[in-house]
Amino acid sequence: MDLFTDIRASLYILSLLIPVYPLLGVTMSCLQIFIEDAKLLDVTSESDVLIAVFAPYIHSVGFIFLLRYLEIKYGRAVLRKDPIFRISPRRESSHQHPEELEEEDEDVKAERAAVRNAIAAPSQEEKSVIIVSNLCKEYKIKQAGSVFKKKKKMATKNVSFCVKKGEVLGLLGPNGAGKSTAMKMITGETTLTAGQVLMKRGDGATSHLQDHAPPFLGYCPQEDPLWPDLTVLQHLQVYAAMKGVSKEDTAAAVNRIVNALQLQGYLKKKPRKLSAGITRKLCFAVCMLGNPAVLLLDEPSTGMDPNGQRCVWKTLRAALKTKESGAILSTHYMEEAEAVCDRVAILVSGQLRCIGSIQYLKNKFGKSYLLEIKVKDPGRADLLHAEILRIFPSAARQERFPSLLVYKVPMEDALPLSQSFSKLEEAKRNCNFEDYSFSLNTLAQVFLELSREQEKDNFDLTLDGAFEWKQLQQVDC
Ligand SMILES: Nc1ncnc2c1ncn2[C@@H]1O[C@H](COP(=O)(O)OP(=O)(O)OP(=O)(O)O)[C@@H](O)[C@H]1O
Repeated sequence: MDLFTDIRASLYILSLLIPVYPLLGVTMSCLQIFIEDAKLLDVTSESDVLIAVFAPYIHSVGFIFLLRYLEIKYGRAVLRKDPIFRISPRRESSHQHPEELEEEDEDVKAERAAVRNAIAAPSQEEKSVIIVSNLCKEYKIKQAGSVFKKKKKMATKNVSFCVKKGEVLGLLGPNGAGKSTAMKMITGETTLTAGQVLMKRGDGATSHLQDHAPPFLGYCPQEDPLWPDLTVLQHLQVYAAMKGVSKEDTAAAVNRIVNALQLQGYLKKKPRKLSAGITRKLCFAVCMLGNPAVLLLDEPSTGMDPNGQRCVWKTLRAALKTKESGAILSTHYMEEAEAVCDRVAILVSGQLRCIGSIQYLKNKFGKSYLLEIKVKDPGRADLLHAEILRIFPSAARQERFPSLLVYKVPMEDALPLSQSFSKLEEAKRNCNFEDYSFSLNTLAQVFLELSREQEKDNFDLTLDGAFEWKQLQQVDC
């Protein structure tokens, strides 16, 4: 009995600290009041029940003061709007009207301003087929070394751009830069964490993303959206029907795209019998059916041979001739970007790093020449390296493969060009290398340069303990 009384006393003391105890206390006390041998146990009284009932009120006052004290001490904002339930405003809403990021390039800022104008002034909006404003996507990913802890990752950060009628906007960026995520948000396949997407419908009206499955949209996703049991021809017929092509027009529409992409020999085949390149051609073909006003192409020509790629480029450019539609093309092929795109946007670590015409980007980042040397005898590469440094003292080695050396040569080091070429010819004779090219910065160089920023970001994350990643060895002279 003594032991029981001691436990009860301890529980009472605990009840001052544990908010769930009063409920338990009331139950126990009621039990003890109403059971027959309550007197025998001699452990409860009505006053105990009263204390148990009022304890929550005492708790709430105590805890409110404690919470206030902790908020003041640790600097968290005191929630004035909701002091009782203390539900924070949704975190996403902080992205709804994000500020410009501090270190954005001029062209990115200008594009952001153009997007703001296009949304604010309907006459400007008319000229665009796609307007993407402050697109944000946040994923929660498992933190390394913890089963429960999740880490937030921004796949796209405040990305804004617009695509004008008749324009192909190239979306470039290293793997994981956020291109597919951006595409998926534009189509509505992935929900937006924040931002806004407006698209021009075929009938001239502007549609919000919420109006899903629009026939005015031609989307070629990275993963092939094909049925294993339908033939190529059946795919084209089904998609034509889905895109609203009338029965009478279907044959002509299918014929046109089949001829343009040289798919005649594959019409009766099922996807599993097709090569990767032909499968991608079919995906591109179904996306082009029905003359969509908005084209979203996520690496459409991956795996195609050069002839197939050219067919895709020609078909795409022909579709935009009327200047009523526009396209976003995500690609890893610089040649494709140069051949098809009117402007290029480069994403790095989810952020729009630069946007403009290819020539603009080359001029912007092209403060140097690119020297590529094909080496005959890899054993003499060090000798050759010393010779290159003698000719161009500020040259920086970018990449080193057994038979290829790549250098970035600052412009001032290489002028006049006539002298540079004669020195290179002399080095070619002395060091016996096979061939060389000396050119202005290419789009590939611009791309590689910007990709290094993402490698650095990933490296920083590794230091943070989040990712396993090995930094590529960067060789500088
Ligand atoms: N469902 C998901 N859950 C968590 N993280 C994701 C998810 N989808 C994408 N990510 C992350 O978002 C980032 C952007 O991925 P995304 O696929 O958009 O890149 P990408 O530029 O299209 O790459 P690639 O060129 O390889 O196609 C990556 O770091 C990726 O790991």
